[in-house]
Amino acid sequence: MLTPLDVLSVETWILVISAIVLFRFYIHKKWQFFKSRSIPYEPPTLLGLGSLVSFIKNPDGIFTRDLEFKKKYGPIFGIYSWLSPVLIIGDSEILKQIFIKEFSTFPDRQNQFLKVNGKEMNTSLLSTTGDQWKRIRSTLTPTFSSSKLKAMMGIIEQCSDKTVESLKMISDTKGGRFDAKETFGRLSLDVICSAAFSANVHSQEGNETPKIIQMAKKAFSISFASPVMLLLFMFPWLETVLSKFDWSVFPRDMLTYFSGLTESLIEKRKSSELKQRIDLMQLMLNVNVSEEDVKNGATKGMTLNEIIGNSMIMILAGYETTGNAMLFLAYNLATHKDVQEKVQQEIEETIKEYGALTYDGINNMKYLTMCINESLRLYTPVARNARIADKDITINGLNIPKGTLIHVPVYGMCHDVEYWDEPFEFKPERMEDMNKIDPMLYMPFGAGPRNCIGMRFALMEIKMGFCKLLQKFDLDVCEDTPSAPLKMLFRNSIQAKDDIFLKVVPRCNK
Ligand code: HEM
Repeated sequence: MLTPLDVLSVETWILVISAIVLFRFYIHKKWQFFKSRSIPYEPPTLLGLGSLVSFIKNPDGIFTRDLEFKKKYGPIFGIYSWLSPVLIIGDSEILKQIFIKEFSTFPDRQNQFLKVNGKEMNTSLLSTTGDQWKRIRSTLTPTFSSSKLKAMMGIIEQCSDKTVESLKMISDTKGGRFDAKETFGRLSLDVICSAAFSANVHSQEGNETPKIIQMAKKAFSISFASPVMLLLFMFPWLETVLSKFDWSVFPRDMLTYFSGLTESLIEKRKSSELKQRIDLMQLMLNVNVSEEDVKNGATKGMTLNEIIGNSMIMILAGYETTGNAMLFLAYNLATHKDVQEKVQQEIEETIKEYGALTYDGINNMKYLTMCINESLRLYTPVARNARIADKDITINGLNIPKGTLIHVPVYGMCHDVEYWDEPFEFKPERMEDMNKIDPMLYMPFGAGPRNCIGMRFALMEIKMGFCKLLQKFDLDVCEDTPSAPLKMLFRNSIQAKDDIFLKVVPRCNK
């Protein structure tokens, strides 16, 4: 019979056992982070690789897990992503410090997955940190000022008119039943491309799904459940290695398509009369600086690669989140007819008061705003937000060392019965007085200086879209519309699991 000593020598066995003991000791030490700070935590296990495996295996579990954890551990607790601690904070006072007062200590969202988005998108606002982020953010911020948004109103109105036209055709020929995910996705892409880049991408034309929509969908279908993702979560340094080969979590054909599209938009712009347009693309081109200028410390302006990367992120961020927000609002209104009627009444009163759908009129629509806010709470487009500590800090007695990753359970906080009565019900009335809503417990667009740069653009687009739609149609459910609450998927945004078909009924038929 074979004995252990026949396989390896005594010295080798001593070495192997010592290595295992040392490794176990190292892990044990790493997993003392929360215990040593008396912070409750989900006990990590070796084969669960901390708490990572359950997340990778079932990302959709995030919707229930954050609520269960809060019940078990309270608003501040920890989990381990393999050896790295992730501090989950749902405490309003501490979040206020992190997002606003101590922003200089928490300027970035995370330190992982920043360099594996393809060489162009690695330079986008979502991925950049430090001085590069500051320079790009301050360059892009003026694009979303009130005067610029006002100037974009007409374009957004035209795109919304196209949606109404295509719904009218569906109503005339197909009984009004339409795929709401597809319709609002096409609208949001048309709006962002037309308003920000003066580009007609034909996303609302034809029955076939246009290539641009197919490609945009690819960007949001990436799954966390892959071996490479697991390795990246476990060994963050791998990112630097993979980025050397320009490896990306996004499909290569999607990156090539969008970088080609933005490059061609830039080329067209350089040689055409569109130079007069004051849109996002022109603002970026007006402040185009060289790599050399950046190396020499330029504090404003963007390089050509940054212009391409940020154009891509605006198109993608504008498409998915806003399209989904409109889809869920349409669903909520179709399933709450009394609320829908009140919105329609408000639209009529606004048009009477302002003479048309003006920027000020739309912004002053209180009830529609309440419905949007409530819909964003119920189907929170970004389920978790994050910040990372840039230096050691203690907030309200909570010691947070440099490098600690903080996660904010945005979806969990929006569905916590401690803060919301019947949290899974659609009740716009609870959003009547936003001064009574804690902005840290309800942050669909994030908070502080690094919040969503496109927030006001998105809200204007949703309002205009629904004003146009509800002027002409009632929204209704069809036989196969799923019942509430909708089942959700957690990818790199939240998405409805099932197709959502709704029905438009022309209002003149009433
Ligand atoms: C309903 C629609 C939208 C929702 C719910 C949403 C939500 C968010 C959230 C939660 C963040 C993170 C903020 C933080 O860390 O505090 C974010 C960031 C961002 N969003 Fe949006 N967003 C929407 C629409 C848009 C649109 C239309 C655009 C582009 C025109 C856009 C562009 C961005 C960009 C570039 C960032 C990164 C900002 C930075 O790091 O400086 N978003 N968004």
